[in-house]
Amino acid sequence: MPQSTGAVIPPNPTGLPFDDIRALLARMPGPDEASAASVRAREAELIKPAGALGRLEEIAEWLAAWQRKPTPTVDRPLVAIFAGAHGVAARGVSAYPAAVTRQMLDAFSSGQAAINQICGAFGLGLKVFDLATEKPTPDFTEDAAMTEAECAATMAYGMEAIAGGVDLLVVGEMGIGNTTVASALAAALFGGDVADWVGRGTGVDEEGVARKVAAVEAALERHAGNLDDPLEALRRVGGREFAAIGGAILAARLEGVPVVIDGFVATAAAAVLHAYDASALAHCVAGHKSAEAGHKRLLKRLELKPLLDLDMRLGEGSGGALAVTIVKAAVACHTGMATFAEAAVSEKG
Ligand SMILES: O=C(O)c1ccc[n+]([C@@H]2O[C@H](COP(=O)([O-])O)[C@@H](O)[C@H]2O)c1
Ligand SMILES: Cc1cc2nc[nH]c2cc1C
Repeated sequence: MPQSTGAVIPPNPTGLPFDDIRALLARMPGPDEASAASVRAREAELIKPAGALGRLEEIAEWLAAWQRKPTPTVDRPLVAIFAGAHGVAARGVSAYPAAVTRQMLDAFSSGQAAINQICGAFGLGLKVFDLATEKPTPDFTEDAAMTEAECAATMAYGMEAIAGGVDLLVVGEMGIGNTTVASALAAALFGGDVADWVGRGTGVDEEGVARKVAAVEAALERHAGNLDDPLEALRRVGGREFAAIGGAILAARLEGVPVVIDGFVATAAAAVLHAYDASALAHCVAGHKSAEAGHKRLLKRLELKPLLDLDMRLGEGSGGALAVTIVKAAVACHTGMATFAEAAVSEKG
């Protein structure tokens, strides 16, 4: 274990802002069973062997259940990229300089990034949320990343992602150093060996991995005894994009918007809600399995089965955005296929 020089930071005395978040978490609706049943009934009539569309059938049913309507749609899909800056990036935990985060925000604005191409190719909306990237959060090995007020306010800002009639939300992120933050959160929430939650991120070498492990261990030590509450873990060893993603997923649940989660980082943010309430991610699907070590473990822990596995490790919502194509295909088949009766195709003998 690395040596920590300072004392354990005491709990935040300002109790109020998280109470508002907790109140929302306490009133998360369940799925609309009638809409799900309606999809199941129609699936049974469509011209295909029963169950032959596999997960596409499950997706159509899941979408209807959480959109709370019998005929699901993917007419207004949106990719939300939440960008944060992290004090821990100064510890040599990324293969790229911290300045890349703001440079990539410019690239997103001018349509130069991978996510712009994917959104353009498949007609997905894209919104980028700059979460005060000019002011990195404190290095979490030394201090809490956020105050309670800041963390709650950032969650509230993330809720904006579903404004304007979105019917499917992809949560993605950008933030140099944030795979270290994701590993710290995962280790705080689920325990286990720190090394099992740490991977190469943007491509660090063995020494980089060792620095990441050391940073996570130092953070866990610094905040020891104060990580049992998932929201406390989020504000101490998380970061702004993690808080905003949590808020976006929660708002989506409340407003009937299903969610596609992108890679390791976005999944670690989602894990905070899951640790708070194991049913909190029922309206979410994992878009893909990232090549980042730890993502597979995290997905398993959250009982999420990724739609794609393309060895991607980019972030910026890219794997989630690609998975929307599968969801769109599920809806197209469900709504556009003929029934056995309509097409005069013989049913099972
Ligand atoms: O989410 C993932 O699966 C993922 C895996 C590797 C890298 N990333 C992206 O790369 C950045 C973080 O990597 P790093 O090495 O700076 O911690 C951040 O901008 C993420 O979007 C994302
Ligand atoms: C160039 C670059 C682009 C990214 N997009 C998401 N994370 C990223 C990290 C880097 C380094």
